[in-house]
Amino acid sequence: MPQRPYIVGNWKMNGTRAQLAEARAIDRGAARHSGVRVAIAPPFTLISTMVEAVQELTVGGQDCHSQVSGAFTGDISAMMLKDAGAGFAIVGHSERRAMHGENDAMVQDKARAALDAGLEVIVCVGETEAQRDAGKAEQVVGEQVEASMPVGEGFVPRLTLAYEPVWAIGTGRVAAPADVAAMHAVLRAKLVALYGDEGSNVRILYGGSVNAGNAAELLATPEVGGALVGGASLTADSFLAIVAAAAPAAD
Ligand SMILES: O=C[C@H](O)COP(=O)(O)O
Repeated sequence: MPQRPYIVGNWKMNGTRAQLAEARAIDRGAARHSGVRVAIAPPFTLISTMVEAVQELTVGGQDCHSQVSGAFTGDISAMMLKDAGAGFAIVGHSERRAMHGENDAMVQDKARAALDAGLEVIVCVGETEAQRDAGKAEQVVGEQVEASMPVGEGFVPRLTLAYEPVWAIGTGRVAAPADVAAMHAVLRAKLVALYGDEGSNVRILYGGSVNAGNAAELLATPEVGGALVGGASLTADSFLAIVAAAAPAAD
């Protein structure tokens, strides 16, 4: 059964309570596109208030710790996200990998923690520009998938994989649809190798400079089940244009 396209906004370290007006507007717009699943991952500080402010959107966290609780100053556990009303956690974003030293094993531990807490999880992978220039993009990303994705009974329905080439994030340099298609085909094969037939059901998102102008072409690319959107998710106008581009003709 084909899945609804999944459009996820990652607000990164942006947004105060004033920004909830945008979330409400996105929520109203999402209600007009029932054929698309729409989500936002705001900063931790906004999760519980956003959950109360919206009806259609799924609200999630941008990261979580691998432990449930303890002496981890500044960190947030998956259980805390769940308690705040979150429905999912993003783990392994390249900004976490690059700026917080997170490796594949840590990402997998975080993903397991999110699943254990009852959350869905979006695991991010992606190559750097140097790795792509060296012809190693598919190898690097394939290895990230094998080492970052958690494998276990009942996990698949709550797993999403996001392919975000690092060089396309926040740069305006979107990956060519043919390159996205090639990479997503590799990722699908990896998922089937990891999960068997169920691996065909894991949704794969593209992320990296998705905007209203390029969303339709990217979302029509084979094996692209949605988008993980940074900058263009911060305002209702730009984010809803992407949601509209994802909407099936019938919705
Ligand atoms: O999580 C989102 C990605 O990092 C993409 O960010 P961007 O849309 O601003 O390029």
